Amino acid sequence: MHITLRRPDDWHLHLRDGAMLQGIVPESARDFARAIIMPNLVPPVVTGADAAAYRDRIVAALPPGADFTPLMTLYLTEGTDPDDLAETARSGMITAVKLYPAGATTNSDSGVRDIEKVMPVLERMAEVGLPLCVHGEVTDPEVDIFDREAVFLETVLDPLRARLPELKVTLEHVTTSDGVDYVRGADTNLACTITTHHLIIDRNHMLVGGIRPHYYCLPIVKRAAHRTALRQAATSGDARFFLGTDSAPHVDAAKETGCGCAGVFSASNTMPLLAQVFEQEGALDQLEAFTSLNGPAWYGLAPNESQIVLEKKPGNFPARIETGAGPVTLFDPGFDIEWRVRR
Ligand SMILES: NC(=O)N[C@@H](CC(=O)O)C(=O)O
Ligand SMILES: [Zn+2]
Ligand SMILES: [Zn+2]
Repeated sequence: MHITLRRPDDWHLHLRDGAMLQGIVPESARDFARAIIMPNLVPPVVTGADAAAYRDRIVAALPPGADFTPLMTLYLTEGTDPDDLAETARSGMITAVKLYPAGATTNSDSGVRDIEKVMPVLERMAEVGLPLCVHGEVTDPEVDIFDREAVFLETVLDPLRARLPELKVTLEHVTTSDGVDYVRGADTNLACTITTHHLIIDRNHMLVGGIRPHYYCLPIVKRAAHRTALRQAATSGDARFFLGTDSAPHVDAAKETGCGCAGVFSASNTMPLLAQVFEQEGALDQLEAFTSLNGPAWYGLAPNESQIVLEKKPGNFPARIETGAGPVTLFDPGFDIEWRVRR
């Protein structure tokens, strides 16, 4: 059995920088044609010049003959200037701007503490039609880590959208039924990405029988009922749901330690895993919409012309890949992978 799809895109990806970049870029370029590149480097990608330089480093790390276009983003800070941003958007250098609530996740210290301070920027973005990608979790220490997405929707995102309905918002890596319901309930200007791993694991996989640091990511994996809601959304064909792997490599030494980093590295095996998930859901016919059609439509881009073939044959992936920064463990779904991409 095999299925043919338009070549997929990844609408939320971390490629890192420096010694790691070279090892990581080919893992996405193999299957994906384009990806929205997250700007949470240290220091973050905040100006058009930063984005241009980072894009050049990514392109330089591509294997010969690779066909992969990085779609750049800027990291929104309380110091971002609306005019500079509008100018960068006009130049075509960026596809979106990323909002990290300060302290919410990996390398988010330069993020936004007070949304009021960035309202002029958001208003300008709404005017020029530049989408805002959002890490949707509150950082209030009083709020339980499993509730941070739901509380964000109610206390931050909903008020923001009520105030600025013209702003186009991508809710990134949605992990709860609350998030799915919120997106379904919006008439316009809201869509969301879903990761591969949140369709496969729940918090039991992370915590029962021993703590598995390679399943630790943010937003944290939730109870099984939320995973079910995510699977329904991803396989529904609803154009507001599409793939953003949030593939977020950290070297093993930074994961397997007393205080491990958040992030799951899934770029290499995402497409075979998604074929398996969609097959389990009886929805292989919806896979192309999720990976290759809904995302471009949302971002106003044409779908890719080229195709990939997924065949139902056991796939083989290494447990980890080597990078210049050290080994990085690949997402292990906990079952045998039954599909592979035809090369
Ligand atoms: N998802 C994660 O767990 N980590 C991401 C940051 C993010 O997307 O929140 C990272 O950069 O490592
Ligand atoms: Zn995030
Ligand atoms: Zn991310």
